[in-house]
Order: sequence, then C-alpha cells, then structure tokens
Amino acid sequence: MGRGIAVSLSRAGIPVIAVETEQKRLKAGRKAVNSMLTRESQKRGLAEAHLGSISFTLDLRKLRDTDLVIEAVFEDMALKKQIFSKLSSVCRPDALLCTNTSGLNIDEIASAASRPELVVGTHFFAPAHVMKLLEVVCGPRTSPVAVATAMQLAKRLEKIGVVVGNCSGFVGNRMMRPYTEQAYYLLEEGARPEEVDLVLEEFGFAMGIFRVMDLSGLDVGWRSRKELGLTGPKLPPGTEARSRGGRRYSPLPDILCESGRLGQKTGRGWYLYEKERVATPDPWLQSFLEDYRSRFGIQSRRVGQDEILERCLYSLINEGFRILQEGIAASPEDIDVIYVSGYGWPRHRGGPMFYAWMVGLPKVLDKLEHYHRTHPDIPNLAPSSMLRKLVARGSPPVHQWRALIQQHSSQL
Ligand SMILES: CCCCCCCCCCCCCC(=O)CC(=O)SCCNC(=O)CCNC(=O)[C@H](O)C(C)(C)COP(=O)(O)OP(=O)(O)OC[C@H]1O[C@@H](n2cnc3c(N)ncnc32)[C@H](O)[C@@H]1OP(=O)(O)O
Ligand SMILES: NC(=O)C1=CN([C@@H]2O[C@H](COP(=O)(O)OP(=O)(O)OC[C@H]3O[C@@H](n4cnc5c(N)ncnc54)[C@H](O)[C@@H]3O)[C@@H](O)[C@H]2O)C=CC1
Repeated sequence: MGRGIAVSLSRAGIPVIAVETEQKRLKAGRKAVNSMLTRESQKRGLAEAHLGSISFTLDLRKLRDTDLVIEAVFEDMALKKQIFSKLSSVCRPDALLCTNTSGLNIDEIASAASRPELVVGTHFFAPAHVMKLLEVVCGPRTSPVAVATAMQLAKRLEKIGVVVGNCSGFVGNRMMRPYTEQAYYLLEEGARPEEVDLVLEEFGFAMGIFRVMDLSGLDVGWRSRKELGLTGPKLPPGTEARSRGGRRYSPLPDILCESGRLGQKTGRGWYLYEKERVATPDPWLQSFLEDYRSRFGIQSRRVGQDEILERCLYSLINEGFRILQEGIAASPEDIDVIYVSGYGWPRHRGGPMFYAWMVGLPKVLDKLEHYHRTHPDIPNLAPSSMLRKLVARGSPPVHQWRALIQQHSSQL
C-alpha cells in the first residue's frame, strides 16, 4: 500500500520521504514506485516537474521536519504502536500522524503517541494510486483539526474522503467481513471461486471477491484474524476447526495463507497467476476443496447463482444497517459512496444501501430470515433491528433513513 500512497502524494505535487526497514525492500519499493510514476506521466502527460519528489530511506529520523506521516506497515497492532511511539519522538510535535490500517483500533494505536489527538486513520484502497476512496477514521480522541486536515488531504489527492467511526474494520471492511465469510462458506458447500466471482462480476462488481482478496493480499485478513484470536497462536488449543464460540467459521483462507498462497504477490491464492495479474482457475485448489469437504464430511452441492448473490450481498447490506444503528457511518449515502468509490460496486446500482431499497427492504428481510433459518450458526445472517424497523415503517426511501438513525447515538 505504501507504494501506491507515495505515488498518489507525488502526483498531487507533494514531496514524499518513503521509509522502509531493509535495503532489499527499499530497492523493490523504489523500482515499483518509479515504474508507476513513469506510466502516470505517460498516461496523464504530467511533466516530471509537476510531480512531488520522492526520496527513499531506511532512516526514520529523516521524518523530523514533515507535516504529515502516513504509516503503512504490516497489519500488526504491536508493530503499529511501536512505530507511533517512535514517530512521537522523531517528528515535530504538531505533525499529523496517520495510519493506513485496514481495521485496527485507531484509539489503541493513538495511545502509543504522545499527542493522540493528532492521530487519525487514513484508509486507502487497493490499488491505492487508482481507487478514489479515502476512509478517514476518527477515534474518540482524534481532534477536529486532524479530521479536517485528513479530509483536505483527500481533496488534494483527488480522492473522495468519507469520515467514519472507529470499530473493527470501520465501515468498508466491516461490511466485507460477512461478505467474504459467505464466499468461503459457499466454497465449503460446493461452489468454486470462479463461479462466485462470475456471479458478482455479472452483477457489475469490477472484480469478484476472490480476485479482490488476491489483489489485496490474503495476509491482510490473516493478520487481522490472528489479532482477533480467530487463528494462530492466540487460538485456544482444542478449538474446533470450523467453529468459533459456537459460530460457524471457515479456516479455508487461513490454510491457504499457511501454505504460502497470499494472492497475486506470491503468484497463487484463490487463483493461479502465471502471467502477472491474470487470474486463472487453479486445478490444485479444486482438488484441495474436494479433500477439505471429504475431511469434514461436507456433502458438496450445486449452489445456484441467486443463492450466491443473495447470501453475499444481503449479509454485507445487513452489516451496513448495524453500522448505521451504531453511528459508525453518518448516513446510508456515506456507505454507498464508500462501496462505489472503494470496492468497485457497480455505480448504476447506486451502492449497497440504495440497492437494498431498490430490491425492496421486505424482500431483503425475508431472504435474510430464510438464510438464517437454514444456517442458524451464522449470526451475521440474523436481520438487524434497523432493517426490521425500516420495514415496519413501510420502507421509506433512503434519504429519509437519517431521521430514524439520528435517534441513535452517533460516533461522529
Ligand atoms: C479488520 C479488517 C477485516 C477485513 C475482513 C475482510 C477481508 C477482506 C480482504 C480485504 C483486505 C483489506 C484491504 C483493505 O483494507 C481495503 C481494500 O483495499 S479492498 C480492495 C478494494 N479494491 C477493489 O475492490 C478493486 C476493484 N477493482 C477495480 O476497481 C478495477 O478492477 C481496477 C481499478 C483494479 C482495474 O481497473 P481496470 O479498468 O480493469 O484496469 P486498468 O488496466 O485500466 O488498470 C488501471 C490501473 O490499475 C492497476 N491494476 C489493474 N489491475 C490490478 C491488479 N490486479 N493489481 C494491482 N493493480 C492493478 C493497473 O496497473 C493500472 O495502473 P496504472 O499504474 O495506471 O497502469
Ligand atoms: N493490501 C491492501 O489492499 C490494503 C492494505 N492496507 C493496510 O496497509 C498496511 C500495509 O499492508 P500491505 O501494503 O498489504 O502490506 P505489505 O506487506 O505489502 O507492506 C508492508 C510494508 O511495511 C514495511 N515495514 C514493516 N515494518 C516496518 C517498519 N518498522 N518501518 C518501515 N516499514 C516497515 C514492510 O517492509 C513492507 O514493505 C496494513 O496495515 C494493511 O492493513 C490498507 C488498505 C488496503
């Protein structure tokens, strides 16, 4: 992510100091950034003089005079806190300290900084030099000045900034979690990654969910699940493979990561990448899934296209209603902007919350009830109380939901 972020800043004429830990990574980073910038100037006709300079270093102390730092190290809380503590001693006291976490607690990261009010989440989307969204994550101690500066940065980068509250995954990735989980369960039950992706791409997504995960890197979600104790060393010994706290769990992505399949970056993930970025179905994965199903006694079945679409989309939408209820997003329109500009959601379908209204909220409710009855061990499928409330009030149009939401407490 750091590379794409550096390119976005440079394109806006902002000088950048890129910091890495080892020479090899620094060299690879420099090469990747330079080739992105070359393509950029060819495509947009940008003269080099209009690009902000980028210098590369292994020395964090070079950041001492910067106005703003964007941290983009691995998704690991202990590491992020270590970096924020170091930044506090190196940087100017008024420097804005941003974190590009995918979903870690901003307030806990801020606790390691000497001025937590100047810590703000700036969540970019992959590929960071292309995707238009910037989620600006506001922790309980983040100051209005820090939020306003991050929003101003979004503008300067020609991105769309959306302010969101602090919870695991914020808005976008929190809704992605039930969506990706349904996709794993569909594989367990008999579907193939390319079948799921085809349905989502025919719906209009720029990329199906398995291609998106391969693009982002499967290790991001893996690190997050390890942080949450769902897998890895924090998992209590004797935990059932396919259950966590009585809820259904799929270890499929963990197994892929453990075997080094991290997506595009390792040449294999849910797909095989023999030619850079070209995803081809992998026969290995097909036989791995067959073995997996027989190991756990799962009867494979033909999963229909409607079921794939409904389980993936309605679980994502259902989480959107919970987010509104908790005041993590300011409005349904904000959620829609996040999905259209950050996750390749088809623009002509208006975003997930608008789409839910178009489909008909009673239908979404009915389908969620049906799937929850069929899968009672997946609590995410239980319809949210906000959805029930909207249906009970006659499914008002999206712009009227705000009035109902304001009765709840907002984090923003
Ligand atoms: C606590 C968190 C819990 C999370 C649980 C859920 C886990 C889910 C996993 C998510 C992990 C976390 C990631 C995250 O935080 C948030 C994300 O970033 S999710 C990813 C969001 N991104 C998308 O959904 C991308 C959707 N796709 C698109 O919008 C388009 O397909 C794309 C823009 C990629 C390509 O557009 P297209 O017109 O087809 O291509 P072009 O050929 O014109 O290319 C434009 C530009 O993009 C570069 N590019 C294209 N494909 C790729 C690729 N596969 N990988 C990298 N880059 C790609 C291409 O090179 C061009 O760049 P230039 O430099 O301009 O040449
Ligand atoms: N991959 C994605 O699609 C997205 C990732 N993010 C977030 O961005 C962050 C980085 O993720 P990725 O780019 O996928 O990881 P990555 O593994 O590609 O890159 C992480 C980089 O951080 C460097 N690093 C590690 N420790 C460091 C230190 N002490 N000082 C300087 N550099 C250090 C590593 O050398 C590596 O180059 C994570 O927090 C992730 O959640 C956010 C949005 C999207």
